[in-house]
Amino acid sequence: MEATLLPNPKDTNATILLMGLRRGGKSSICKVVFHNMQPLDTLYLESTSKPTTEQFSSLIDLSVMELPGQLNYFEPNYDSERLFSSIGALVYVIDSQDEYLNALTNLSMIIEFAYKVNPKINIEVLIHKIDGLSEDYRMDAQRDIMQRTGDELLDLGLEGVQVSFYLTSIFDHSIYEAFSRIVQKLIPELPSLENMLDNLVQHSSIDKVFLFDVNSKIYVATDSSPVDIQTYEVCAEFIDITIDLDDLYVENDGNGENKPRELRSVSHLSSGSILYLKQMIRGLALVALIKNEDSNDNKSIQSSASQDKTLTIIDYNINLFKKSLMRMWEHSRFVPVDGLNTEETLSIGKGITKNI
Ligand SMILES: Nc1nc2c(ncn2[C@@H]2O[C@H](COP(=O)(O)OP(=O)(O)OP(=O)(O)O)[C@@H](O)[C@H]2O)c(=O)[nH]1
Repeated sequence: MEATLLPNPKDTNATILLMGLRRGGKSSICKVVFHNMQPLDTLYLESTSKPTTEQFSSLIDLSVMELPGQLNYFEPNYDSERLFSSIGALVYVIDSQDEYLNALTNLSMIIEFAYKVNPKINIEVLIHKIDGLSEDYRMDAQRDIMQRTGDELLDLGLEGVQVSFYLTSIFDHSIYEAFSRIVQKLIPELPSLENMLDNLVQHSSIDKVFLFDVNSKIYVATDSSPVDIQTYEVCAEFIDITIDLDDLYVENDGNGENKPRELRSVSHLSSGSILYLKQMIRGLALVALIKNEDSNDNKSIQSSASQDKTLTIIDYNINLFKKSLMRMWEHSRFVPVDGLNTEETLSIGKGITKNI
């Protein structure tokens, strides 16, 4: 029997494989993150019966491949070995509102197989649908899932495998935060990008800066200061506002044709801080929150003069950043990231790490 039923991930693409039991939320995640579907509309999604692939072109070309929970990939007619050997990340979705012991057994079996075929694979677990759980119960569920996964992997002799856990829901920004971290691990240029963003922050009175993929609102890089979810939300929403306003004021060259132009937007918040957006390359936008240096100063003329000066410096520095990004992109070629998974740890999303 020919074993070709699974899609073949393109060699040049970083592929994320989305797996999990039925009704866990895989299709909903894809629809919300990559197709801007409203979370409530996912209630009516039908169960997926065939593997599906989303192409997602950003700084790197990504494929997100969803494998329906109802199929058994370890039957001989699925060429799972070829599939697992070529993917960058395995994302396993666990429904935290449901009984999850079967999911954990399934997860361990998949990790065992995936790790054997591809020891460089990043293994990411989404403890999903946490919107229905109280704060305490979320923490308990996370602790329990991590503990049980760790125990199962130890039993299988896989103590060297690193697994990252994220608490997620499609009803808030946690799913974007998780996907951002997952995608970032697949970008070989990430350390250089972060360095460049740190440099920008240091020289431009910027509080926080994100390099966003405009369509999905995944951030492919940020500076090294911690991500505060409210800042992320404000910056992500600023992209939508900017695009909506830009659609209203599209320039017309007189022949009825729209001129392509570089998007730049600045918004002064009531706190005195400034939101700044500038279009970059390959569907990316840089969004920065600029701190208010004159917060105690009532002299608005002086304040606006100093803000103008700050913006001039920021414009200059961000143009330099964009040029560096273009150069980096011209010289880069996607190469799968070398395995990060050498420590005996379970690292939880948001930077907590637990030894097993
Ligand atoms: N409360 C809550 N419900 C969710 C969330 N994500 C998905 N759901 C719901 O979970 C149900 C199943 O979602 P699907 O996306 O179809 O699940 P799936 O994993 O693709 O299922 P299969 O196609 O059968 O493999 C839907 O009714 C979604 O609305 C979430 O974050 N919170």
